[in-house]
Amino acid sequence: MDIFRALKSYYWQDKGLLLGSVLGLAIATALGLVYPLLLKTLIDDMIIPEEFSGVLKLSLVAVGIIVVKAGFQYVHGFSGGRLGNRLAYRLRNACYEKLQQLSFSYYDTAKTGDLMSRLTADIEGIRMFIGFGFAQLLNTAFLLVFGFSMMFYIDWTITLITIAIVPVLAVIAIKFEQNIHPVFRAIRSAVGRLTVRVQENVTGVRTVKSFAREHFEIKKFVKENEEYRDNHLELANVWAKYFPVIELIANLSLASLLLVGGWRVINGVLSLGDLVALTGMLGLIIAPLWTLGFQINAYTQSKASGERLLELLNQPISVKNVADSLVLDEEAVKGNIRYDDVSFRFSNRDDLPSALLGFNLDAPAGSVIGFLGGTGSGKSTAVGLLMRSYDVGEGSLTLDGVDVRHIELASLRRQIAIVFQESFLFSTTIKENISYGCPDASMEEIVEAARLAQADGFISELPLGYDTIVGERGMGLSGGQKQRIAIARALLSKPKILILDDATSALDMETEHEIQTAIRKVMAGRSVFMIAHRISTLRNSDEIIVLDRGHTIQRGKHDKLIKQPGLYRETYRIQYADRPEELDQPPVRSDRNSSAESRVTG
Ligand SMILES: Nc1ncnc2c1ncn2[C@@H]1O[C@H](COP(=O)(O)OP(=O)(O)OP(=O)(O)O)[C@@H](O)[C@H]1O
Repeated sequence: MDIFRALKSYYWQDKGLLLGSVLGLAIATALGLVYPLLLKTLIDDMIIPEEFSGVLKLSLVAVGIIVVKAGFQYVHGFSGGRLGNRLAYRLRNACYEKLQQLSFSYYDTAKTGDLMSRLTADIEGIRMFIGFGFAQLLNTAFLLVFGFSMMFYIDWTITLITIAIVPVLAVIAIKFEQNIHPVFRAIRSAVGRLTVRVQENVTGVRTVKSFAREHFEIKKFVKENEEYRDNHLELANVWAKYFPVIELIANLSLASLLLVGGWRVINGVLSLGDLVALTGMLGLIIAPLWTLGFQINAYTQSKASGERLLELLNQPISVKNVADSLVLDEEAVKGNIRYDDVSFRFSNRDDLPSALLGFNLDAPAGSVIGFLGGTGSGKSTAVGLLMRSYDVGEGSLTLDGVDVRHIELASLRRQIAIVFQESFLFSTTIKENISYGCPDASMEEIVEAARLAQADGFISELPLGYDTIVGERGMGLSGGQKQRIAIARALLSKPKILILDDATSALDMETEHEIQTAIRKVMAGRSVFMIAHRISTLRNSDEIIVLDRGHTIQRGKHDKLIKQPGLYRETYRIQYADRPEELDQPPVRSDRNSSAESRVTG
């Protein structure tokens, strides 16, 4: 019940509906118990003494009860339906909101398919139980109390004999619940894994096909599917074991009633009408007991779903606003960035050394900072810390002298635009993709941004131009086209700081050069952080930082670095093999003699 208590805030505001659902069903059930009493009256007071004058009145009472019962059943259905749907609506919104708040670190390990199944199947499980299952479970309890009280009133001896089944059934029901809960939990996780498998396969279909790994993928899927099937077989086993036992015990009590009741009628201790009424009532009590297994099922299933939802909802947020965090005044932000002895290690990778070590940088507003280094050398980590993808471990990182951890997240990120190497596009129009960060931008502004990003040309050639809907994640566009749309999106927001994380890698040199020129114009007086593997992209930077395994191994301007032995000069030598003139000047020894001289970036 702890799970449902923890979820209380999502349904308790509709306690009126919860009450309507529970009471509606309870009253309808109580009215159902009146039928056997009417039958008793018919037999004992009308048929046996041959007093037929009251039959019409009795039928009218029966009709009246049917109508009122139908009314209460409607109240149960209406309230339960509304309650369940409102709860599901709130839970879906809360989970989605939580997904927006969770930090980058959560998504480093989260699986999309698993999250999808939490937001769909798990919420559905809770909806059904809180809306209907809970009332039905309570109803079974009501039925036991009302039903046995009435039976007790008619003949307490018989009732005591038949009531003996209840504790036996309760013990079996509890055992059943204990056995079936882990199976349901396994089923929920198996559904999550299956969804992940399908989602990853569809997302990575090009890679799968290009490596002709369809059979391998099918094999992987079949394995997950087998697990899912086995979980269901296990479920069927548990069911098969318990269901007949529950039914047998329930029927034994009916048989004992017939035996003892029949004996008492023959001996004239009990009237025939009473026996019929008792049999009818026991039948009404036993019916939901037969479905007790289903009800417990719904309960355990939704408990497992609730656990999964709470796990998501209670997930700690690693990067969040501190109390009294500073909301930046956008007009006043200058864009001076300073890293002081910053070190950072990914918390989910304790096996790895720090991704960044003792990193220092003083970038006054308007500077263009270039980053070069082999894969995994810490370039993305260094720039990511600026927008608080993760919070710095040691040292400090300030924007205009304020530690970024003290700046309100949203207002910090509004100053920064980042373009990743993998440009993500939403499956909507190109126009909406470009204006994603500035939904109020005019069409002129959108076209201007696209022009600066050298994207206007190819967009205009598309039959629907800016209204072209791009496929999921930009399918249907080339890598370079996607990058240009992503650059346009970043430029449109006129950020104080622009981060290009290998964002022009898919462009030809000429297009890249034109974009660079445009960026310099647009970003005049604002800072640009540029990660690249091409010297041509970096050479005009105010400062170039060369990283190797988290350490800064070289720094300076192009003209200086080109003369030092080291990774930068080596990279230049390879990329400009046909133009060695700049290298002809005698090398200047750097104070950190690079061991990475022979290591070349990708
Ligand atoms: N989200 C993450 N979780 C755990 N470790 C990570 C994560 N991102 C990067 N790393 C690790 O941190 C180190 C630095 O990675 P980073 O992405 O900063 O390198 P990079 O220089 O940008 O590489 P590339 O040029 O390949 O993009 C690497 O060892 C990498 O494996």
